[in-house]
Amino acid sequence: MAVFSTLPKYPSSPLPSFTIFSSFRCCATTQSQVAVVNGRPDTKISDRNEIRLGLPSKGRMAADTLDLLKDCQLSVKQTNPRQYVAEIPQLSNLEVWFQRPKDIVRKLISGDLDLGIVGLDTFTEYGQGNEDLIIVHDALEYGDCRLSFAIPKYGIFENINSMEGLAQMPQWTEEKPLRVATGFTYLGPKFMKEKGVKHVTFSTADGALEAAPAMGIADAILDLVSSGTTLKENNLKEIEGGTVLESQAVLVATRRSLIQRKGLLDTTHEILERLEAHLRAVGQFTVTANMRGSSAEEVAERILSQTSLSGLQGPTISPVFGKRDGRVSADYYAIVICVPKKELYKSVQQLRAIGGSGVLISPLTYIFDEETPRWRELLSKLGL
Ligand SMILES: Nc1ncnc2c1ncn2[C@@H]1O[C@H](COP(=O)(O)OP(=O)(O)OP(=O)(O)O)[C@@H](O)[C@H]1O
Ligand SMILES: O=P(O)(O)OC[C@H]1O[C@H](OP(=O)(O)OP(=O)(O)O)[C@H](O)[C@@H]1O
Ligand SMILES: [Mg+2]
Repeated sequence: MAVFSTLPKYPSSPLPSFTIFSSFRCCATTQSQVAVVNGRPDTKISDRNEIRLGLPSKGRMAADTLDLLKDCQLSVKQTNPRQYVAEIPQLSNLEVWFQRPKDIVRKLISGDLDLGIVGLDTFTEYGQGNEDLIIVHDALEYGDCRLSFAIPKYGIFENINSMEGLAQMPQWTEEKPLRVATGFTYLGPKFMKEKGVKHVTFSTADGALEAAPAMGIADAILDLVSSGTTLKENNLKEIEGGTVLESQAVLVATRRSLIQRKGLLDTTHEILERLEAHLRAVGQFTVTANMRGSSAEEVAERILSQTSLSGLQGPTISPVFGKRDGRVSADYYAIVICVPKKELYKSVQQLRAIGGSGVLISPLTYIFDEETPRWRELLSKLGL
């Protein structure tokens, strides 16, 4: 018997769904929950001309989202922090609406937003497999965390280190099931079913779930983990096979809006291009150096013999002209390459080893490729 309840002393969940569900039948129940929570079951898009982008209004995703957009030259202009609507002057006909991440997903489903930026965890939990939802960019490189199952390090769990071990514990029976505290009431039961844990009950709360085992309210928790500090400080541990998903910020949209809303596809293309160009560039430096050589080809040979110096498509090499004995000649060549930040020092060493001097390092702002790979993917997902 899987039972949902709300943990005592905590505010109750906004979802009106925590009645008693029979063992793992919640998937069917949550389907109907979608209809209630997300509303508007019609498939026609709402009658408005503006494109709407939902951004997190609070929490740890809010500031990072605005920073990312700013770095892509898409600064959000908000006249007052308590105002929930704003604009991005570079994108005409677009309204930004600040919402709680879970509401962004709900409002995408209901058609009240067209695009949104949220964590993959929120998207998966509140999207509940809705086929109209599409991930446009799956790796915005912030908000990294994982949704993980955790149990106490002590007591009956001392020697349990895997989901398999947990599922086989004789303690869990119909009368005395494993009690899991989680805010992920869609993904939690789904995951436990997949892992073959038969007797489970779920309780929910809005935060500080890590306290539930020590308070005697739950045996285990399913929550977001980033550094692992909160688990450690509460004497809890993750176990093998216990990660439900790895999450980071994602750009999402609905199929319906992308196909039907005028101008949305072009706006999405522009946002995607800027995001991809910026995110590709942040991991790289531009390196310029001078190298003595007899020809551009000979310098290129030396550079391409080093694994860390091949650049994006290969080195750009130009002659550096000087005057010697009254004659203009090119004894030096200037080379320009892109180098991953992680490999910077190795690259400088390799450059020096092949005669490079005057090595200059500068940050890269954008790398626009011939084509945005995710744009191709999006078009193919839309059947266009
Ligand atoms: N510890 C963390 N480290 C990194 N990212 C996290 C962490 N916790 C959550 N996130 C990511 O940030 C998103 C927003 O989490 P956050 O706790 O800031 O807001 P919230 O859950 O909407 O608000 P609240 O916790 O107040 O209800 C999560 O959905 C997740 O993607
Ligand atoms: O692994 P860590 O780096 O310690 O982070 C994990 C904690 O961060 C989140 O909580 P948050 O800070 O959002 O507080 P909340 O419980 O009030 O939502 C999450 O729910 C964990 O409790
Ligand atoms: Mg939180």
